[in-house]
Amino acid sequence: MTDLARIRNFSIVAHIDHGKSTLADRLIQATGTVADRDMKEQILDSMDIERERGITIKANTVRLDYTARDGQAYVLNLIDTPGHVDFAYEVSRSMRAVEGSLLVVDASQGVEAQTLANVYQALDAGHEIVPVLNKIDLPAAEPDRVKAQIEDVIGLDASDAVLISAKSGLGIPDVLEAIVTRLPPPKGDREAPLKAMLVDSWYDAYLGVVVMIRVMDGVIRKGDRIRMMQTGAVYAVDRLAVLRPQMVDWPELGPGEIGVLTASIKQVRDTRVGDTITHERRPADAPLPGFKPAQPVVFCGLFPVDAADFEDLRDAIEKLALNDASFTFEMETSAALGFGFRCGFLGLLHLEVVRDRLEREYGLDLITTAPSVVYRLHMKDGTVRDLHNPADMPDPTHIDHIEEPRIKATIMVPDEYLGDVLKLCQDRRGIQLNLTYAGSRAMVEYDLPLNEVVFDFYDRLKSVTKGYASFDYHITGYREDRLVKMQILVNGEPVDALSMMVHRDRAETRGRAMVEKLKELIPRHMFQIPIQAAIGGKVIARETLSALRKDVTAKCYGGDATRKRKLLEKQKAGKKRMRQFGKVDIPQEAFISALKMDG
Ligand SMILES: Nc1nc2c(ncn2[C@@H]2O[C@H](COP(=O)(O)OP(=O)(O)OP(=O)(O)O)[C@@H](O)[C@H]2O)c(=O)[nH]1
Repeated sequence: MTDLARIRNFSIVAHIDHGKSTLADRLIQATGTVADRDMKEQILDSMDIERERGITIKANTVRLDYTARDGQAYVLNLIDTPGHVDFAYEVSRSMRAVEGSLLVVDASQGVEAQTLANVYQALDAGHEIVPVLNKIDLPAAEPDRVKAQIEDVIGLDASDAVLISAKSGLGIPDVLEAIVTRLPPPKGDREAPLKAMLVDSWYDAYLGVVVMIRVMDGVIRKGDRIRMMQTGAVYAVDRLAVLRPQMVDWPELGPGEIGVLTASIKQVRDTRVGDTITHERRPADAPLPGFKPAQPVVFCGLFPVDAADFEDLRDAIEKLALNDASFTFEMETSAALGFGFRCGFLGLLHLEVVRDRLEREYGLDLITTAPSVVYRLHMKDGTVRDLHNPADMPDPTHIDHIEEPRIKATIMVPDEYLGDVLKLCQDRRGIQLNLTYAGSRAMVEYDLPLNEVVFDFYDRLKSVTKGYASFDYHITGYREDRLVKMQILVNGEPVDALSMMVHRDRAETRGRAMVEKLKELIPRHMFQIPIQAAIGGKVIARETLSALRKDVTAKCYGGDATRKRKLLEKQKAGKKRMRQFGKVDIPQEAFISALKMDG
């Protein structure tokens, strides 16, 4: 049994790359939670993809034992949270499970857009916040300037900020002390009926569904029969454990404690994040205030390059979904691509991560169709429909008007790049809402259509600002605009997977850019191929790909048979990643590349 006054639960909030994972590593090490010989970098980022991309996707947790300078032993529960905009929802739910946050700011960079977004979430959750200035080992570190910035921009007292270098370990003991002395202990009643929050759940190949909980009131033990208050499902707790960061069996978890349980739950979908867990016998009268479920905002089709792989794709998607309840899918058929799935994601990064995992972990070759946001169609008969896929667009004569989702974007950028950022936002149909300065950094807020952002806005922003801009957004609502469906015809055949919704005034420019791109991406065939963009029946742009006989063995004169065979095999492998549309082979990259808008 752990005394409430000796528990501290906290998360670390930071802009991406400001050193959150490195700090977590140091805290784990300094408290001796993981033996030095077992320590590896970014120990909490367990998924391969997380390691490779250096981003934290799933929230992770670790329980640390710490003997403070007052001689008392404390239990510190750290919940690591993702830093990227797409995963803001994961940040918000793990915030509700803890009482305080370390706000990590890179002392050489200062406050960034996600610093702001994340710290506001922490403040919303009622957290006590300890500012930590990291990377003070860097010559470019300016702790005083960054302290002033935290006070100006966030309105948080930073005079007692802890100065550290997570890399060298400097200041880590002060962080541990600050957690104990400056963050509040949790509250809760051990005698009350059990109330535990379902913070997260994931699928483990050996253990099945693992559920992470934060106990608010009461005590949970192995063998207890528990009820999920929202779904009503009843389970017996098979195993109760804490994370260090691997699972260590634990006899009981009382108020303020964080741990995991397994209970023969079949699918992650059976566990609803935000649900309240109570005892079947002596239930709590009311659940904890629930969270809103994550809503997918970006949709795209995923099709196997080789139609014979459809069942493998279904299998892989179902397995992946076991572990990621925020990703949705349903079967889709396309005239050109055959059977596949229409999938919903929290954002573009989420889409890329899922697609990468399908390709890498399950060895599938996939075609990803143009990502689309959800449009709202107001029909002439007064009904309203959601359009997830431009291919499903009904006859426009039945539509009264179309609304699209809008976002409020916050961008922070050194002022020398401000002009380029404003131009980019303007080009994407943005409306400037606000422009302020914090030192030599500008903070600009824009109202933008989400569909102009989902594709490559972030890439463009990074490139026009040489990586110095930071960006965050949230959806504000729907607004009417003049939107039309643009189709692409290759050799006279419409390619559904390339159709997209565009603003009427931009259709010509987009259509022109698309057909020019496609002309470069589609290899020449033995006949001429017209590539057209059209709205309704009207062609608005056209290119023609001239005919060519492509003989890869032509350059192998002489009788080197092995070389000839190698080339033919190479060509065959190249073919695998193409898809036939009528008589035309379209390479897989075309579906993504054609949609990227340059400048
Ligand atoms: N010089 C210096 N570099 C640091 C320090 N702390 C972290 N870094 C480096 O900064 C980079 C980002 O650190 P991470 O800990 O991965 O950052 P993060 O905030 O966890 O990033 P995400 O998990 O992607 O959100 C890494 O290359 C670290 O080695 C520090 O104190 N000094």
